Amino acid sequence: MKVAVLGAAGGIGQALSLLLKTQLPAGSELALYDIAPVTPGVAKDLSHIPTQVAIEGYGQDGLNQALTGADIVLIPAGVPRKPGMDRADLFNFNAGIVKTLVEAIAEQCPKACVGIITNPVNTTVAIAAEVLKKAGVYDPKKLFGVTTLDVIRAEAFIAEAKGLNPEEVNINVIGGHSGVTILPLLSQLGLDFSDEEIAALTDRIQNAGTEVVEAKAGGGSATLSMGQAAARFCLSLVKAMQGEAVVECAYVEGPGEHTKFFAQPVKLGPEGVEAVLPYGDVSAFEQTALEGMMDTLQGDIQKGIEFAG
Ligand SMILES: NC(=O)c1ccc[n+]([C@@H]2O[C@H](COP(=O)([O-])OP(=O)(O)OC[C@H]3O[C@@H](n4cnc5c(N)ncnc54)[C@H](O)[C@@H]3O)[C@@H](O)[C@H]2O)c1
Ligand SMILES: O=C(O)C[C@H](O)C(=O)O
Repeated sequence: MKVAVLGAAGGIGQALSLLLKTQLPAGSELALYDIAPVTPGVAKDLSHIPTQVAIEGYGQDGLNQALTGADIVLIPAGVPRKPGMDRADLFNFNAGIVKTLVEAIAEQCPKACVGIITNPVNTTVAIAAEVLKKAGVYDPKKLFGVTTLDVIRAEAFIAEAKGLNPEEVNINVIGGHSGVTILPLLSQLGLDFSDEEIAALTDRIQNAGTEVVEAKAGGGSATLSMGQAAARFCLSLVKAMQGEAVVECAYVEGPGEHTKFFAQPVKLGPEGVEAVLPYGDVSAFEQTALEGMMDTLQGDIQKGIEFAG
């Protein structure tokens, strides 16, 4: 199993690479690529951790080498938000970065599973799909927007509110990855919430990214929790590729019941998406929120299609 991380020297990239170096199965390979000159040094640093995961760092000219033979490619390359910005404000910086990196994936490892972390995820996944389509190698089963951070935040906040063990909370978070497009299905948990609690928890989960951006006060956005979220997603994918049935929520091209790309539970398998699963019953509050997100999500997706089309 070879995993490539593009943007590996950044805040997310370094945390993610550390977790993968220590948690990928023995015999795996980890390829770190970033345009930052420090990248080979990050790989050297991690190589001193005694695990059976081989690690190699690639600078500016090493993208093709990093991608050769990759089974999974994770992309946290790009610019993070500062206070006052929306994720959509990152489009002008990050759309071109994702397009260039996915063009290289289409050439070097067209059969790899690709997890897009770079914001705005609602749009960058659509860009990636168009690029792969143009190259004639698009397989919707292998392209994911990584929305696992919304899931782990929901687990943390619900456990905190209800005095539960966060490791025992499992929740579907559906839609997309920005503001109103993030919808945690709290009604499915069988927990006793008041209407006020539901509204407050939903709002906190939807705006948790902004909570971190403001707390970091210009120093970036979530990196450590995102590293953990991306590692969880990647390790689930690795398990699934090795034959174990695993379900994670992710932003994928599914049956198109709502929008072309939509986050919902996905059964992962050896080829990536094995089945996009129904997200189950929703409450009246959630149904209203679902309907309310559609224009935003649709607009975000269209922007990506037009950019890369
Ligand atoms: N999906 C999510 O839930 C989620 C969560 C947090 C952050 N993000 C997004 O992830 C991205 C990265 O965030 P970060 O905090 O790690 O930022 P960062 O600035 O710490 O790191 C980004 C890295 O990308 C590298 N980079 C830039 N252009 C590149 C290119 N063309 N090829 C390879 N590497 C390149 C930079 O050199 C840098 O090392 C941002 O767009 C952020 O909004 C997404
Ligand atoms: O909020 C951001 O800009 C980063 C990320 O999407 C997050 O949810 O933390």
